[in-house]
Amino acid sequence: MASSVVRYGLRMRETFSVVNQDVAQWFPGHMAKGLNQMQRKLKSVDCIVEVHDARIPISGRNPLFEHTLSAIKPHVLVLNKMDLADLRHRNSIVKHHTKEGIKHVIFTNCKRPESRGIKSIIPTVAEMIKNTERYNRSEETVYQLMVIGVPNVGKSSLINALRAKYLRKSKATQVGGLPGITQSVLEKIKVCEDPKVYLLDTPGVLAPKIRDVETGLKLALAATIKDHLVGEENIADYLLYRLNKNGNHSYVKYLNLEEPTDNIRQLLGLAAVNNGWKRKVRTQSGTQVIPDLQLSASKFIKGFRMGVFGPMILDDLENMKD
Ligand SMILES: Nc1nc2c(ncn2[C@@H]2O[C@H](COP(=O)(O)OP(=O)(O)OP(=O)(O)O)[C@@H](O)[C@H]2O)c(=O)[nH]1
Repeated sequence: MASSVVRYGLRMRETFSVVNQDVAQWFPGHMAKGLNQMQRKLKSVDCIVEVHDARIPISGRNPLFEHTLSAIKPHVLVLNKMDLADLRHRNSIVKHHTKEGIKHVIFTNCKRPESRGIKSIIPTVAEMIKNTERYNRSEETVYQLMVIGVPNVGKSSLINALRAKYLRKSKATQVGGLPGITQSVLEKIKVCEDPKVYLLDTPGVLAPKIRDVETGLKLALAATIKDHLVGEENIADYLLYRLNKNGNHSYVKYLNLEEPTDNIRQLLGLAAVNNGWKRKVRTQSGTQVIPDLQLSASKFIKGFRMGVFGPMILDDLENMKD
């Protein structure tokens, strides 16, 4: 593979040898309760809006949703954070989901309520509901949608963006950079007057069985699993692998390095030394100042989450290019 050999003459990893981790521990138990609560509310819901991080457009989806929620009701898949995703793969991603039976895929950037994706959600949903028989609620003129997704993909931000667009209202629901911010279950929020549309916000729910360690690392990198559960060095190593695989060495400048590397320990150590990131440790003879590798790892990961290394997709779509 051409991108595996960089111009510095370094050979980069072509596959990621995964850390020996028990992924079962990455699933916080309270999430099962959230899923049950959502299922109980399904009767009063006309359409499911499944929000998903556009940077993990395939593997980031919670497989449980497919069987328990989305299969039962009309369903829209919203791929959010499109501003951070490499959209050259857009058509292939849509094609993939269409094959899986998802007819409506909408890309959004919730930071821009006036953008095309946000504008198209309510008309798409209204049209779908009109064409569906509403068994339990045929007299209702009010549409009720349930917003579901794994943690931190932007469910609350989507609700706020819709409220800003249709009701000119400021924030109704709390937004946070850490997974698991939405704790109050199924809050009903009006987002549109004509047609009258209410959304049920739900807490993010991960699959209890994460498919494999690599899928877990992608979810962690996209901030859907808490960093400490996976380990910041593991997440940083996976990021380094992905960047090198794409021939993207923009991290060299960002971390103040001299050249690319494929060794995470070396990267974290050099970044800490070159940027003066230090911490004190106690030793038998007093305290000692050492390079802070954990701070290096979190700065590196934060860079990815802010989009510093450019738009990216973490799923392997090489064979799916448009
Ligand atoms: N760049 C970018 N950031 C976004 C977008 N939408 C949301 N975010 C950010 O993503 C983070 C999580 O957003 P939330 O709306 O709290 O996500 P959530 O899915 O409700 O989170 P939980 O409550 O943990 O399930 C916040 O820091 C948002 O500012 C987007 O379209 N683009």
